[in-house]
Amino acid sequence: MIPSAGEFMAQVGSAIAGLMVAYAMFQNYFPRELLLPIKRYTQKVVSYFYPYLQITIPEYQGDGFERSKAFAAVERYLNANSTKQAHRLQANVTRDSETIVLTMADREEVTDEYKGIKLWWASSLSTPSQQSISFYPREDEKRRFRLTFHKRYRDIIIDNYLKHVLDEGKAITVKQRQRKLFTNNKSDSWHGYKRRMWSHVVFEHPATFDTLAMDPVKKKDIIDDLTNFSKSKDYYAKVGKAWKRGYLLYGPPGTGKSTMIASMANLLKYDIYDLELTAVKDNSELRKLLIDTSGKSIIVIEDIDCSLDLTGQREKKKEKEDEDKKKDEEKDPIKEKMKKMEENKTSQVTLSGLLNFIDGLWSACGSERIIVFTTNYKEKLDPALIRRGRMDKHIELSYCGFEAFKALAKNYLDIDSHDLFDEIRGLLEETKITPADVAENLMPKLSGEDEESCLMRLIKALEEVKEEEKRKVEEEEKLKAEKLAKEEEEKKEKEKEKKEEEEKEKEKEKENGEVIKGDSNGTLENGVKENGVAK
Ligand SMILES: Nc1ncnc2c1ncn2[C@@H]1O[C@H](COP(=O)(O)OP(=O)(O)OP(=O)(O)O)[C@@H](O)[C@H]1O
Ligand SMILES: [Mg+2]
Repeated sequence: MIPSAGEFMAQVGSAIAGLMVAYAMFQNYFPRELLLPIKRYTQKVVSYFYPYLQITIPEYQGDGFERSKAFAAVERYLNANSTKQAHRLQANVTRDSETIVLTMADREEVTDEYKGIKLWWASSLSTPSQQSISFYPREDEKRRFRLTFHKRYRDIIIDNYLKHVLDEGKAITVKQRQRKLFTNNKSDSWHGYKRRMWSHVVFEHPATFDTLAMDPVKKKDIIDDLTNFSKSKDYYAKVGKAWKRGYLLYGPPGTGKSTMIASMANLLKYDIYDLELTAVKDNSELRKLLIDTSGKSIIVIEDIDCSLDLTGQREKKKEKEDEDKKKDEEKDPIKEKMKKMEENKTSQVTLSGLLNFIDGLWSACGSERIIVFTTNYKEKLDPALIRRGRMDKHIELSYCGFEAFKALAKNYLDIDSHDLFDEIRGLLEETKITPADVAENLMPKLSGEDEESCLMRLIKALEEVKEEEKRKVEEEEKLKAEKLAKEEEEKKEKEKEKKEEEEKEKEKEKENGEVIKGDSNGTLENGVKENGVAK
């Protein structure tokens, strides 16, 4: 069998290595003065016959247990670019995912070309010379990739080609990796040998922007914004900004805020860190948690208005409540103690702590991150939190409009139009219904249920909502009228009471006036009498 170019070179290489050993023995017995010129000469001869350089990339480096990132990147790169040439392939399951990666089998060789330069990649496997028992499979088999190229291209290969391979490999890894959904652990479990700040599960949410129902113009704007962000590494570096972007999603419950976050992650292929602020004790814990997040991720804080006292109004309300409570607690030491215990339990993360991470000096730790806050009540949030730079884009997710309905109908029933659409359009304009409710009604409940009955169910639901809203409005008006009538009555009552009071006052005054008058006469009479008696 004719050996391939790489095999041939490997054979030449090992022959030269043999010669070197012989030479090492030989130089022990040879006069030192003659060694130097011979050495120079041999090197020239060797490089004349073997003008190639070899670079090896082992799977594990040094004593580290971690698989070399360079090896993984090369593996992915070769898998994508060159495995078509290989005759023997090997299937590997990556450690943190369940995807199968095909790589060339051991001692297989492929060629690659870079700017017209031909290169050879070979994979090799070395088994240990002596038998050993080991927990780690890697100790038994040491895999490596070997790159061979003409030494004339040394600079371009080392400076450019290797970087290109690593970058491409990393990009492929990101594209293929299984994405994760993280959630923060309580700080009690941060210590010990199993310490972990974040726990994760595989992120498999099926929502995408295609299935998200909202105004198409608005949707396109968001998609453009996101893709532009993910490609703007150089731009952010140029303008001196940390590579991150903040989104605020607000709107009533069931309008698709969480669904949008999942769609964002699926669009950009990012991980999600779902940060539960109430489980974070204080600002320093928050900082540690956020530093521990990786790049290419979305950090989510849902229902920010409920998680913390980050809202202006609440702060004031709380102060007032505290004042009231203080008065009671001064008298009751047990209550005071209970309150202290309660305080220790709840989160002490402050607005400034959060802002410092989003926008302060700490924000530059890690890059390519999106921070998303969601809330049902935007107006409740402190303006400092949502100013541009912190929350760069504010997205309102609202009740279902006709465009959103059309997207849902396409998604759930696979229809673009129907005779009932006009009726639905009219009803949607008059009612406030969430996309979640529309989706629920559109979903076929029985197998084989046709679109018409689904649409009819939606119409019925919409009419019910309309009726309900009408009833509510009427009830509110009735209550208002009752309240007004009551107020009017009370007013009248008060006026009546006031009048009666005034009349009573007047009568009293009148009586008093007569008494005073009578009294003065009496005294006078008495005085006369007394005087008379005295006289
Ligand atoms: N715009 C939408 N497009 C498609 N589906 C939607 C949309 N809005 C809601 N849904 C559906 O309704 C359900 C609830 O939506 P979601 O959890 O995203 O609401 P939310 O705005 O996060 O609500 P909350 O404020 O209560 O957290 C989802 O399962 C989703 O299928
Ligand atoms: Mg939600």
